Parts: sequence; structure tokens; C-alpha cells
Amino acid sequence: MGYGGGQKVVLITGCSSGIGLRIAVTLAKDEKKRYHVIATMRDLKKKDKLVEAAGDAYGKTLMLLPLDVCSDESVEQCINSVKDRHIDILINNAGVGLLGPVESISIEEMKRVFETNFFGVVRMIKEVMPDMKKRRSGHIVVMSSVMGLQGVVFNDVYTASKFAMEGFCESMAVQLLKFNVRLSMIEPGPVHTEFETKMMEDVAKMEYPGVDADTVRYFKDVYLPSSIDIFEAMGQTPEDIAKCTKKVIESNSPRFRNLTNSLYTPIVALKYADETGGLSVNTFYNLLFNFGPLMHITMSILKCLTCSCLRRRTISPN
Ligand SMILES: NC(=O)C1=CN([C@@H]2O[C@H](COP(=O)(O)OP(=O)(O)OC[C@H]3O[C@@H](n4cnc5c(N)ncnc54)[C@H](OP(=O)(O)O)[C@@H]3O)[C@@H](O)[C@H]2O)C=CC1
Ligand SMILES: CC1=C(/C=C/C(C)=C/C=C/C(C)=C/C=O)C(C)(C)CCC1
Repeated sequence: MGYGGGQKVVLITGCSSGIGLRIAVTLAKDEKKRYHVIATMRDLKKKDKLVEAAGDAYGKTLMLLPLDVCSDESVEQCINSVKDRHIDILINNAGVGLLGPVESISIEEMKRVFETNFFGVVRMIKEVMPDMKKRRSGHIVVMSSVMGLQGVVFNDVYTASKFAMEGFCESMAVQLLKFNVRLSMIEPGPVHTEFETKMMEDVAKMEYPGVDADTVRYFKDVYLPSSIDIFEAMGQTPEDIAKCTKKVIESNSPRFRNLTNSLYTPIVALKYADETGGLSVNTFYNLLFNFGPLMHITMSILKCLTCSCLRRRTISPN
């Protein structure tokens, strides 16, 4: 372990807001002071919210470093400035969303999402993993999403970036286990953070060049209201996700996959219930286009479907 008092060194990406901020604060305020948290963000001018939330822990169990996961140089500099480059737990949280009809999204915008959500994680793991392998110890945690497991209409590119990351991690986990390095993915459903706000702001500015009128209508009048309903009915808080993440890193045998929201379990289960994929495609089609206006009721049915057996398969915050 890298710091005094047997503390574990935890480095977290994307701590200026949302889930990253809350994980940093939760770990820094651990009652037993088991963690030395290195909270990173690409622009330290955004540190105030984190510093305020950390309170007394700031400067004691929590310190700040600049880190842009899209820059090789920034990642290398950041890790080099950690004492002995020693990181026990790496939490890859930084990520960006992208919503809307594919026709209106440029390839450049799509690459930006992959650069952050996929290559950002790969860049971090490449920098930190060799030391963990040498030490035969370490835990890499990745903030994936339910959209890393199941595609969602009009989230095509974001979903693809999380699928890419899941594929990468699923492959890496096997090799890492041989070196006693653990890898875990956290797979939240909707969470109330700036992620949601930023996406809604982007949507408000959207002009839909090259998109036909029907698609624009399905996106604006069918998908968006349903998505807002789903955020309302299923949305978790960043605190929920931070508690789940703490449980995962404190487990003696940390799980590889960690869905955080039991309400989402039946949605993911559809995929495995029918290998042809027809069940999930048709169910999502019906949910959106036939029952969209009845989404409130649909959400209640989904709640009933989430039996206690399925609920046990998620990691609960409590
Ligand atoms: N909210 C949700 O519904 C869900 C979110 N997730 C995932 O959770 C993670 C955190 O998102 P959430 O807290 O909700 O959203 P926020 O938008 O609140 O936080 C995202 C964080 O990532 C940072 N970030 C973005 N690009 C970079 C970069 N290049 N380098 C370093 N940091 C960067 C942002 O920093 P800055 O302020 O500088 O932009 C911000 O701190 C993401 O990976 C997201 O995909 C998963 C499931 C659901
Ligand atoms: C509209 C719609 C859906 C939307 C799901 C949403 C909006 C999920 C959001 C998840 C997020 C924000 C993850 C971030 O990583 C379902 C449930 C698939 C059912 C079919 C109709």
C-alpha cells in the first residue's frame, strides 16, 4: 500500500460532478479512513463543488490532480505524480453521453464519445496496469452502464462506446486474474446527474440536419417523453452508485458485473432469454411505439416483474 496507516490509494477519473464526485467524497469520508483518494478532473477550475462536499476530508484523505483521459500526456503526467506510481484501486468514471438520430451526428462527434468512454479507459488501464501486475495486486473498476449490456434506441453511439468497453474489460479480466488484479464493472441504469442535464441541453439545441420528419417526430415526441418517464421512475442518485461502488471494492471476492438497479434486471434478462434477439427488439419496439404513452403503467409492470430472485442479482446500495 502506498500511504501511511495502511491506506489504500484510490484514483478516480471525472470527479468534477455526478457519480465521480460522490464516489470520491464517500471514500474520503470512510469512517475507518481506509482510503487515500486522488480525485482527478480535467479542469481544476471546477473543483469547488468537490472541495465543498469533501469538507474536512480535503487535504487529509482526499487530494486533487488534473487529468484529461483523452490526452496521453495528461494521463502519464498524472500517474507519474502519484507517489511511487502506486495505485491500489483505479476507478474509471469519466464519460460523456450522446443522444439523437444518427443521421444528425457527425463522425467527429461520435469519435469524441469513443475517445472519452472507450479510449479514455484503455489509456488509463495501460498506464496503471503494468505496476499492478508487477505487484500482483490491484483493483480496476469501470463505470459502464446498462447501455453496455443492452442497446437503447437513439443512444446508438453512446451504447456502442460502452459495449466496446465491456468487450475490452471482459477480455482483460481473464489475463488480470492470473496476476491477482481484479476488474469490476458497475452497470447503472439512469442516474440523476449532470449527464442527464447536459444531454437535455444538447437536445434543446439540436437542429436535425439530414433527418427525415418521421424520425425527428419519433425522437422528440415518443422517445424523449418516455425517457423522461424512465428517469423519473427508475432514476438512482449518485450516492446510490457510490455506495454500490464502495461495496464492490470492499468485497473479498469482487464481482465482475454489478448492475445497480433491480428495476432494470428484466430488461437485460430479455436478451439472454432469447438467443435470436427477437424478444428484446420486439419488446423495446412495443414498449416505445405501442405503450410509449402508457409508460407510467409500463414502469409499474416492470417493477412487478422484478421479483426478489432477480433483485438478488444486483448490487444494492444498502
Ligand atoms: N447519469 C447516468 O444516467 C449514467 C451515467 N453512467 C456513467 O457514469 C459516468 C459518470 O457520469 P455522470 O456522473 O452521470 O455524469 P457527469 O456529466 O456528472 O460527470 C461526468 C464526468 O466525466 C468528466 N469527463 C468528461 N470528459 C472527460 C475527460 N476527457 N477527462 C476527464 N474527465 C472527463 C466530466 O468532467 P467535466 O466537468 O470536465 O466535463 C465529469 O466530471 C460516465 O462514465 C457515464 O457514462 C452510467 C450509467 C448511467
Ligand atoms: C425509452 C425506452 C427505454 C429507455 C431507457 C433509458 C432512457 C435508459 C437510460 C439509461 C442511461 C441514461 C444510462 C447511462 O449510461 C427502455 C427502458 C429501454 C424501454 C424501451 C423504451
